[in-house]
Amino acid sequence: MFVLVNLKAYPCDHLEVARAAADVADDTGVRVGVAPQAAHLSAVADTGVETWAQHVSPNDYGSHTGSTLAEAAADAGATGTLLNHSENRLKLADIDGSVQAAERAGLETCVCANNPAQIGAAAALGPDAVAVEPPELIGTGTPVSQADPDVVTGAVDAAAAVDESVDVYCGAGISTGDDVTAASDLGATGVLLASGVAKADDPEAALRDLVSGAK
Ligand SMILES: O=C(CO)COP(=O)(O)O
Repeated sequence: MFVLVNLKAYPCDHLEVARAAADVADDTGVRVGVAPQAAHLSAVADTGVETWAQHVSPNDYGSHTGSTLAEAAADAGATGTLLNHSENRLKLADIDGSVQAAERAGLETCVCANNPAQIGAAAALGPDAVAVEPPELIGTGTPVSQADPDVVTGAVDAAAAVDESVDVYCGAGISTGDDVTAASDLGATGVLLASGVAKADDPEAALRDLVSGAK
């Protein structure tokens, strides 16, 4: 299982989380990634943890003020990027463009989506992974694997029907090792989470609990 921690714009200590995630991954052999703010990519990557961007633009080099260029994210040490997160939805053409931009820059891609139908559409764009996250469960602490297991199995089936090589992650409310085990039992090969680590009093303890459920 891949445990990917999205720090969003939470006021957490990104370096504390990054160092903890690097240690937990080293100690356990479980794949753990951290997706910080774009301005923190380089500092997070310097800790040695697998580092993901939260978004990259569909643009190539050029006159695109305010864009997050895929090449710049890769130069800063990112090895992957989320796209189309529920809090940063994109037009279909821009998701496609961002997947291509990320691939051009050598970044792994994970396209987020609300439900199995959108997961099928996202998988058709050829990312490395898709992540199903019901928006109504995000930040609630109620795990999608418990509250809405059908959305996870539906996403696994929808992605497989389009392209069996696309990994399927799930997210929303994931915060414990039991949640990670449940996600794995439903067919997900990774989890995407935020508040369970970013808002934890002890992020390292939260991460150790999470990876204890990884298979
Ligand atoms: O949006 C999410 C991860 O990208 C999920 O957020 P929570 O883990 O806070 O529910």
